[in-house]
Parts: sequence; C-alpha cells; structure tokens
Amino acid sequence: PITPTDKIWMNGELVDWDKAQVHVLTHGLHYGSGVFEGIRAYETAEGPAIFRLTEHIERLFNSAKILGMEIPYTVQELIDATKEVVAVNGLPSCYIRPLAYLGYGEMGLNTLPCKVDVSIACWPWGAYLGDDAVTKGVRMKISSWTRHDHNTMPPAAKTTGNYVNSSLAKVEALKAGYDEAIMLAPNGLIAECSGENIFVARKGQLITPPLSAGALEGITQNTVMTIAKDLGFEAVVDNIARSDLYIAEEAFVCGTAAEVSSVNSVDDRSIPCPGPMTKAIAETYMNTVTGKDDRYKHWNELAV
Ligand SMILES: Cc1[nH+]cc(COP(=O)(O)O)c(CN[C@@H](CCC(=O)O)C(=O)O)c1O
Repeated sequence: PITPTDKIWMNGELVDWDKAQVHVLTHGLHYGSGVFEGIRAYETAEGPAIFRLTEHIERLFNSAKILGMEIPYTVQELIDATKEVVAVNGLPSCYIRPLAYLGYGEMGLNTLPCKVDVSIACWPWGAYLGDDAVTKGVRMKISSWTRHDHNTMPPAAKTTGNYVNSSLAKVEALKAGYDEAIMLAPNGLIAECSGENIFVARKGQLITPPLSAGALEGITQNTVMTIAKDLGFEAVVDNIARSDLYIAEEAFVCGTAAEVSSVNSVDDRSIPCPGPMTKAIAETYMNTVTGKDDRYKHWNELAV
C-alpha cells in the first residue's frame, strides 16, 4: 500500500494528497492515454537529490511526442515542479511519479480535442524487488506474454497503456512462484522485464538487449553502461536469447524502482549470484545515486 505524502503538483498547483482527484470520465482512465516517469530522489550529504531528473523529464516529453500528445509545460517547468514537490513534502528520499494524461471533457478515440493534464506525486518506495535483491537475487521466469511489437504499441514510449502487458507478465510470474518476468520480443529474442532492463554476462562480457528488441531506453541501463566501463568491464548492446540466460555467468536487472538487482535463476536454471560484476556495479550504483561518487555528481540534481 502506498504511504500518502502532503502535496501533489497538479497543473501548476500544489494540492493536498486527498484532494488530488480526477473525474471518473477522465480520458486516460478509460483508454490508457497517458505517459509517465519513474524517478527516485535519494538522501545525499547535500540534501535530497533527484537522480538524473533532467533525462527523465526529457524522456517524458519524448514519450508524449511519440503519442502525439502536447504537454502544456516546458521541460524546465516540469524539472522545477518536480524539485518543488520533493522539497515541499520534506522526504529525505522518495519515488517520484510525473504523469501527463488526457483529461476530462472528451470521450472516444479521437484524441485530438483532448486536453493534457499533468500531475507529479512522490511517496516513499523501498526496494522494488526486496531488500536482499542484490545478495540473494531474484527468481525469473520467461513470460508467456510477449513484449509489444513496435507497430502495435511503442515500447520506447513510457505510456500507461503499455503496462497492462507488463502487469500480465508480472502476475503470471508471481502466481507461478517467481519474482519477476523476462519478456521476449515478437522475434523470440529477449526484450526486457516487466519493469526493468536486463544484463547478462557471457564469456566475461556484459550484454543488454537493444531498443529494437522492444525495450524501454532505460536511464538506469545507461548509468550501468557508464559505471561498467569505468569499472573496466566490457559492456555491449546486443541481442540475447533465452539460452544465453540459462548458461549466463551472472545476470542482473536494472531500473529506477528496481535499482540493480541480481538474478539467481531463469526458468529454474540457477545462475551464480551475486556475480562479481553485478556486486561491483550494484555497489557503485548505490554510491552514485546517493552522491558519494564524485565521478557522477552531475547526475545528483538537488531538490532544494
Ligand atoms: C518496461 C520497463 N523497462 C525498463 C525500465 C527501466 O527504466 P529506467 O527506470 O529509466 O532505468 C522500466 C522502469 N520501470 C519504472 C516503473 C516501475 C513501476 O512498477 O511502476 C520504474 O522503475 O520506476 C520499465 O517500466
């Protein structure tokens, strides 16, 4: 269950949590017509800092553009609004959810006349895949649900409508006794997980699937690529098949909510966990998001 905070930013106003409501005929509620971001603020020596906020807000605008939605604010306005929401709620660390959605007033599939509303909320959200997701790792299952074909739904857009596919995969995995679902692209190669990107180590090289596989262009994936190279690991973008996972030397998943979580098995094929590269990357990642690694301080955007 979600822990309420004081204020939510809605179309430029700071609204009390329990008054931040929409009409039941809000277009986005019926048709999945919205785009969103998942961002984390972390406690740092200089105060709460939002990790790679600028890139997240830029991606929100790209997601909207892919859907043909016009967000009625500038990137800078939403960057400032996000900092304001984190500051006004006074949390040392939190999860932040900007959402741009087609609002109340029009129904039907012609979205051209619809107005775009924007909200930004934050709340405390702990380890997405469990506190020991690095040491113990997570049990993964290849899903029977396929990730979107590029011409069915745009996987590169973080659109609310895409997440029915993710939830179907997540729930199927949980009901089968696993922790998370790995999803295949329509061509049968690995795409990503229900809410994370995935890395696998084969012959000492870290590999993560390309966007063409139908993965979201993960900001954590990008951070991990940088950290891996700075740690002297070889990390490449290339297609992987399910058998690569089965015989992997190590594997991990990454995302804003999931951070870096190691994988201990895929379809009951156990994988050494946590692998040495996974451990080093996970440790460096947590130092990076909490402002302890000077190489990456430009990514810690102070909320005050
Ligand atoms: C499908 C998907 N793929 C990859 C990622 C990783 O992207 P990034 O956060 O930029 O590294 C996420 C983030 N998933 C968000 C939503 C989770 C949720 O349950 O809601 C998140 O991690 O915030 C995805 O939803």
